[in-house]
Amino acid sequence: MKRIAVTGLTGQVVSALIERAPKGVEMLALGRPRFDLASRDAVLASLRSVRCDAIVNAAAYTQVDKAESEPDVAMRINGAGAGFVAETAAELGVPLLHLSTDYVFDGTLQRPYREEDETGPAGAYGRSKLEGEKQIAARCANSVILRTAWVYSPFGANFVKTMLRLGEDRDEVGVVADQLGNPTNALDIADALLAIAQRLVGDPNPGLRGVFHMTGEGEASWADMAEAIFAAAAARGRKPVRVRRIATSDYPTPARRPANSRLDNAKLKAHYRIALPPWRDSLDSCVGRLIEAK
Ligand SMILES: NC(=O)C1=CN([C@@H]2O[C@H](COP(=O)(O)OP(=O)(O)OC[C@H]3O[C@@H](n4cnc5c(N)ncnc54)[C@H](OP(=O)(O)O)[C@@H]3O)[C@@H](O)[C@H]2O)C=CC1
Ligand SMILES: Cc1cn([C@H]2C[C@H](O)[C@@H](COP(=O)(O)OP(=O)(O)O[C@H]3O[C@@H](C)C(=O)[C@@H](O)[C@H]3O)O2)c(=O)[nH]c1=O
Ligand SMILES: [Mg+2]
Repeated sequence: MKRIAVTGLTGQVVSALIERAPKGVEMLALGRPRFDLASRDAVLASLRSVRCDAIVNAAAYTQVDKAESEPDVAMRINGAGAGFVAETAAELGVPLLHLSTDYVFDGTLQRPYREEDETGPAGAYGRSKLEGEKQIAARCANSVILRTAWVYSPFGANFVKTMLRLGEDRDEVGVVADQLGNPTNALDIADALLAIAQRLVGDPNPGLRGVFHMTGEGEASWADMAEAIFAAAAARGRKPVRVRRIATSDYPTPARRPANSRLDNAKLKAHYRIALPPWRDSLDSCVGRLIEAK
């Protein structure tokens, strides 16, 4: 595997892939204005013009609340746009790795979600991502859809950076304690994507294709995650910040979010022998890096 084409320029997963690509693997990032998921012509033309061994579709409309007021834009990029990428991957005959989300589920199940569990997005972002999954499955058999969740990293915008910023001028931050999920470091996602791409290029086994859940090991509420962020920051000399554990109803947002976002990663382990590190370890190293960079 010599070259991977990845969609997006500054996103968390794109940036992590660029950082983690080993010597000898070129990571070619495609982004706006030239590559725009909103334009079928642009997607086809850019992807056709690069010679690559695999494609990672890491670009998406990811603003969960904003999507509620422009659902058609989200649908166009995450639904139709993903379909254009899949169509081109099939034409070029290269494997496609696509990222999806825990927000395709409604969150009412009382255990971690498995791949075959019924979907039922609670909001416009989740609906658009579910449409993307359908487009990918219909247009490119040589593909994997990796549902991940609660992604943070040293790059882009994410919950860890938000908490560290809020903690700079507050002693206490209120954070919802009744939404459960799996915090996932984009750098761990990148390592796994590289291994998965390598496997797909060399192994036609249909068992390696389809939908897989892929998140950091272990579960947390957003409040648990915030507490871990502030503990990691305090261990590096930042002033202590308390987390006030609040209910979802105390933190009104335009989008409804699943109460249970936990994903079961057993299928990925069984078929690929891949497991992401425990969330607390990866979170601690990310906080360390963000603080040391200052
Ligand atoms: N963030 C999260 O918590 C989670 C994310 N995911 C999924 O993982 C994937 C990666 O997410 P993440 O890295 O966090 O995303 P980011 O929000 O960090 O980055 C989004 C990327 O998409 C690009 N993009 C947006 N619109 C377009 C468009 N019309 N044409 C081309 N590129 C576009 C952005 O481009 P530009 O660089 O130009 O700004 C950016 O590079 C996405 O599919 C997302 O749905 C799944 C679960 C959780
Ligand atoms: C900033 C803040 C957020 N919250 C809550 C709101 C929300 O329920 C939760 C997380 O806030 P965020 O805005 O980071 O969450 P959100 O943007 O919904 O994160 C989601 O992004 C998309 C792209 C995904 O695919 C999901 O997996 C998930 O990571 O924390 C607080 O309780 N207090 C706060 O001060
Ligand atoms: Mg957000």
